[in-house]
Amino acid sequence: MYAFYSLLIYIFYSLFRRDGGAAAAAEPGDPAQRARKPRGRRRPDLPAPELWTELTGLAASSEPEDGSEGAAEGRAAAVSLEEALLRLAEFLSVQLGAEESCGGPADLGQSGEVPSLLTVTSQLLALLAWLRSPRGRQALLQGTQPAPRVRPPSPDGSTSQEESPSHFTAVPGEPLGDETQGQQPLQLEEDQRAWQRLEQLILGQLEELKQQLEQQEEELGRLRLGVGATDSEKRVQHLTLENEALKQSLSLMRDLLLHWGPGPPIRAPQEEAEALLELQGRLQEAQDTTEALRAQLGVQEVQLQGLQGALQQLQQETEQNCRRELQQMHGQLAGLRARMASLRQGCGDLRGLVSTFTQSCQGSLSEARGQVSWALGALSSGGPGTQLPEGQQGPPAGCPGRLPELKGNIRVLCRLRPGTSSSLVSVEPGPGGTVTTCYRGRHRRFRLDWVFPPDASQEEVFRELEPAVLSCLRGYSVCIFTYGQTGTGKTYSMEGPPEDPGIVPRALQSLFREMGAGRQHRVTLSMVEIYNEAVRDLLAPGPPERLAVRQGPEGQGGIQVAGLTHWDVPNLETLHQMLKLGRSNRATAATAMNQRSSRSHALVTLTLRAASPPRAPGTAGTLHLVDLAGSERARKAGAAGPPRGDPDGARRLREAQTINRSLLALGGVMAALRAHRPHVPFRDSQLTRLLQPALGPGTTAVLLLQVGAGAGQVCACRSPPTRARPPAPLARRSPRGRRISGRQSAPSSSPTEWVKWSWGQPGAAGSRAPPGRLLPSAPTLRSPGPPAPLRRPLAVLHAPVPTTARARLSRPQRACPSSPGSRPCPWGLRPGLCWQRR
Ligand SMILES: Nc1ncnc2c1ncn2[C@@H]1O[C@H](COP(=O)(O)OP(=O)(O)OP(=O)(O)O)[C@@H](O)[C@H]1O
Repeated sequence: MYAFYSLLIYIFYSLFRRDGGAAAAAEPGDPAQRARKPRGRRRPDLPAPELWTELTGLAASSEPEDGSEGAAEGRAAAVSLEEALLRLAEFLSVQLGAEESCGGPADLGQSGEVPSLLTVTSQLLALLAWLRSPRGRQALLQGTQPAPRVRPPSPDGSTSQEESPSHFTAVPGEPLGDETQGQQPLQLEEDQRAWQRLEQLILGQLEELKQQLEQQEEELGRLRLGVGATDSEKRVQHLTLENEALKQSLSLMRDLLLHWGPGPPIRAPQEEAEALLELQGRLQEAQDTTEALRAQLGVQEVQLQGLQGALQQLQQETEQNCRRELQQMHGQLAGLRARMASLRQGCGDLRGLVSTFTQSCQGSLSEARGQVSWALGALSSGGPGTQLPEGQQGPPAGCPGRLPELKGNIRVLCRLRPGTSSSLVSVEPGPGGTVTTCYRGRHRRFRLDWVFPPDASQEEVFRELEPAVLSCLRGYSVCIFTYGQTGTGKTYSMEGPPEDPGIVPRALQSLFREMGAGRQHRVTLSMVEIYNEAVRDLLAPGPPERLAVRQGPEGQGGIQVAGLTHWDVPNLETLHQMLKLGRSNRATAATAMNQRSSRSHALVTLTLRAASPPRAPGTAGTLHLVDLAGSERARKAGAAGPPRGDPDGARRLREAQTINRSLLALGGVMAALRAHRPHVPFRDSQLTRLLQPALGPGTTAVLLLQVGAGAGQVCACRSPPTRARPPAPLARRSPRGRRISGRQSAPSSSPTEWVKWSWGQPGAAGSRAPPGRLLPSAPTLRSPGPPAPLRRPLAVLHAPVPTTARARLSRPQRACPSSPGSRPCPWGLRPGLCWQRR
């Protein structure tokens, strides 16, 4: 723009002074030529040199010959005119050359010059129109200074306009000198032709510029469409520049109009007014576009603010989520650390237990060695009356002390029920006897601590157990329990009929006899049953309730049964009365295998606490007498496949499953004890949990295996086994029995196999009920009437009489439809339940 303005101003200045062209022509090769040479991009057809030549020629032709002042001014003006024309040529060539060479959209900075080109074009057109006008030609020919300020007024007040006519003689109608009158037409004609050529050149160039401007307009429109909303700011900037250019052009036009003095010609003002109107229209259009773009920009700014708000909200949510997850992770980490600390503590406890267990084993081992040496010394001395040195005193008379322990902590005895067929089971009775079984055609022989033949009496059985029973008086813990299939005589061996009492009555009698009249021990009795994995107190004063079995506090040892009553027993008679009462409360029922089948495990616990602690390891001995429920197959027990809707059959089935499960758990415990595994699964059943104190270290367990054989369970193989199969199952059940383990040659069998073997034994029910025949589920009573109420035990113990017993006995009798002959139920139980409790 500067070039254009400089050009215009100086063109007018030069033309009207008529001195710049001559000076410029005097130095044609200088700065313009030098400046034009390096412009390689200048188009060859650019009319700038020609225009220069024409302009300089025109100026030279009209330059006055005389006037040193004018020459000086011409030299000074020639430089400015040359620079102006050069900048104009460069401007046009650069703009046009760049657009042509690139062929693509120019950047916005360059496109911002397009309005300047248009302005240049319009102004050049206006200049040409003025030059072609008579006034312009007259001004050119006369060389009149258009603006008084170009030449300041003279000191006498005359204007330059008054003086100017004397400088030029080209005003038509004025008289000329003689010498110049002949040359004036020729000069005018030459000037006219030069101007015509100049006009043609300029018009051609302007036409070309017009076309290029139109192309730029199209390109600009395309760019405006292509830029889109995202470049709105740039477009606004572009339009602002365009507006500024138009404003400058407009102000320049106004200045020119004012500058060109009085009374513009009729035609030029109209054109200028049209151009002005056009420019104003374009300006208005640009302003409208600017406003529209600003409105659009405002909308976009609003959208941008919304997006920024959403982004900020999203960032906040993400931050909150991260913090929440971080807190959760911290919580989990803290939990893991706490768990790790707990595990470390548990690991430390386990290490302590292992250490304690090791020390205990070592102590037991040393104690066993001492007892072995004592026993050997006693045997070699020739009798119990031999006096031993102090500190090696043996057990008192009738108390064999640790002899049972020497025989093994877990001893397995076997008793065959009468009626056992020799064709089914072969037996080698006596100590270290064997029992050969046949199950599904497979023979197995088991070697046991003692095998009682079918004709063995109750006295013989108890005689073998008596040392273990009496060791309780020295503070040892002894557990005697019977195991076997239902109906094989477990209850018979434990309880026995009154005329031939079993182990329990004999043990109690032996204990009380041993204690003597002095009663140096305090006897405490408790009795529980485990029915369907529910522990119930058989001697509870109130109604039997399910008791909770839990681990006792550390240091107080063992298992604790919450709410279990412990009765002090003053004498044997009271003890028998209480046992009778407890047995009467035990759950029994009739099955296909046993008319009076025990449906629960009964545990009788006697605690013998010495008044003055002897030299025994413990201060209190414990005797556990356990009558296990019989293992049975549901099918054989009549519990499998009960008719639909038969509650008794379903109950039998559930009882059988629970019994078998608990017996299986007992087998697992025994196997773990035998294998000295670090973990013994005492918690697998309530039975093993209750027996845990009786099976732990330092205890003696005696297992009386009851075996029966009936005709209903015929073994396919009747011939005796040619090769003795090792008695694995039972041998496994005597894990710490030295005698048994020393002779064990049977392949190992799992506890499950042991139970299977027991199931496969010939049952005793065949003698009372045909095999496979389901007995009616009518309730059967073990005793003909209600048990006699306790006479004295509670009164002797200064304890309240159990209300349950009295309440049970005083219940009104109701008719029991299941009873034979619809007799009234003697216990007042509701129909269908009178069989469950006696
Ligand atoms: N050695 C034996 N001498 C005489 N009779 C016996 C002998 N063993 C068992 N009996 C008789 O066998 C029947 C069943 O005995 P018992 O009730 O003791 O079996 P059980 O194994 O306790 O059965 P359950 O597990 O179902 O309670 C009883 O009538 C009992 O008198």
